[in-house]
Amino acid sequence: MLDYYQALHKLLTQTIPSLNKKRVALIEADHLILAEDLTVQYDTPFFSNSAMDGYALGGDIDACQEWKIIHRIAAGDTAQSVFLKTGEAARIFTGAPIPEGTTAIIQQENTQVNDNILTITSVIKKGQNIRYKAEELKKGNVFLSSGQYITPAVIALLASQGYATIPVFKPLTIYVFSTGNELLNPGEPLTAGKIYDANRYLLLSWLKQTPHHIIDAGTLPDNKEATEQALNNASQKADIIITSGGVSVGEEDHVHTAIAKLGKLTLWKLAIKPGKPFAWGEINNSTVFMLPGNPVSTFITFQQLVVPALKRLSGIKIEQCVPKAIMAKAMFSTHKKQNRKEFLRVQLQPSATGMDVKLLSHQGSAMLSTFTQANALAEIPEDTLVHENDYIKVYPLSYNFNT
Ligand SMILES: Nc1nc2c(c(=O)[nH]1)N[C@H]1C(S)=C(S)[C@@H](COP(=O)(O)OP(=O)(O)OC[C@H]3O[C@@H](n4cnc5c(N)ncnc54)[C@H](O)[C@@H]3O)O[C@H]1N2
Ligand code: MOO
Repeated sequence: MLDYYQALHKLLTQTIPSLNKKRVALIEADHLILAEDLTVQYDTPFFSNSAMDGYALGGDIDACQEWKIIHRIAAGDTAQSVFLKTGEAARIFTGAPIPEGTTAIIQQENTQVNDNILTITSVIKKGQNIRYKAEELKKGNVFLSSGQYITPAVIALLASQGYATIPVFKPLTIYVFSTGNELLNPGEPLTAGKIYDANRYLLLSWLKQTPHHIIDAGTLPDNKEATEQALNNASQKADIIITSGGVSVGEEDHVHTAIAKLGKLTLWKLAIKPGKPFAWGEINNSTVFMLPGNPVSTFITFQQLVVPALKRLSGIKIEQCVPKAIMAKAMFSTHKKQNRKEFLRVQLQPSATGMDVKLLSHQGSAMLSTFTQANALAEIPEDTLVHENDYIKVYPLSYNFNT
């Protein structure tokens, strides 16, 4: 059985995005993925300007004790016809273009003005409070590369560069199935032997945070022919199919066997707890992620494996797809070594020295309620005991695709 890291590496390197592009208005681009490298259209700053409300001082500033104020320049003005010589100053405001000949800007709190003559009450250095043309971005350089996830910060930067529309990857179509004769939808009366479907609701609500087209494909019965037919039909339209349940070894588990028969089963079973029967494959041109049915196994394999792979398939750069972990101090110890890498639901709490990790009770793989108190998953390596105060690897839970 593959280890978690081997499986993650395989998923990230072998799920090759094959994406179409489209142009969208900048304001519609949040959560999408940039589809081309973009270059700086305008030097930033576009013109040298003042970082403070104050006075622009001309020429040799060390040679003067006082300056004559000869101009006034506000943001939005041009300073084209203005030139400052030694001993001359201009009243200037934050963001206003500096006149030629400016050596430094003195902020107004450090000045005195009498009869249009300026004296300063602090030391001043050459270049102080000047934001120089192109000091941040130079025209023609690539400033955002293809595969960049578009956050509000990226939108602001694109707006500042005058981009009204941008090239993005087209969203994917994702089908979500549950499997199992025991499943009912909330709202239906609960009867003997049945349970309510939790996994499809988990996956649908989580996937809604992405820009993709999400199709609620309903529940598959524990039936070989019906499973094969539904997966085959879905693969005609879906880029990605996600199922939960029916991937273990029982004779009612038909999902991975259907994929192996009709397509290709690339991976089945990992040395992780929970989530061991996780499977990944393809049918026609659809990538299929098959999650184990226990709700906690569904959650953990989705967060730790499918979200990274989905990011990659969405076109995000590989290094931005790897789940982020921090090291934090365990406030608990474990007493039994596991032969699989274990993911435990924990609470990360700030402490004087960093972050502490508190273990939550009720860790069974059917025990969904623990997730509402958990804000992270702790990774316990195989054949390892955790002792109190050990530093362990912890993955903060996140429901969006940006982190
Ligand atoms: N003989 C063995 N039995 C099992 C093994 C094994 O290795 N040998 N593995 C166990 C592990 S680990 C897991 S995890 C489960 C996974 O099994 P399946 O993926 O086949 O899932 P199901 O059998 O269909 O369901 C398991 C469990 O989860 C409940 N379930 C399923 N779907 C949903 C849903 N949408 N919402 C809420 N709950 C769901 C289902 O009723 C079962 O209780 O197999 C172990 N068995
Ligand atoms: O994935 Mo299973 O029991 O390891 O929950």
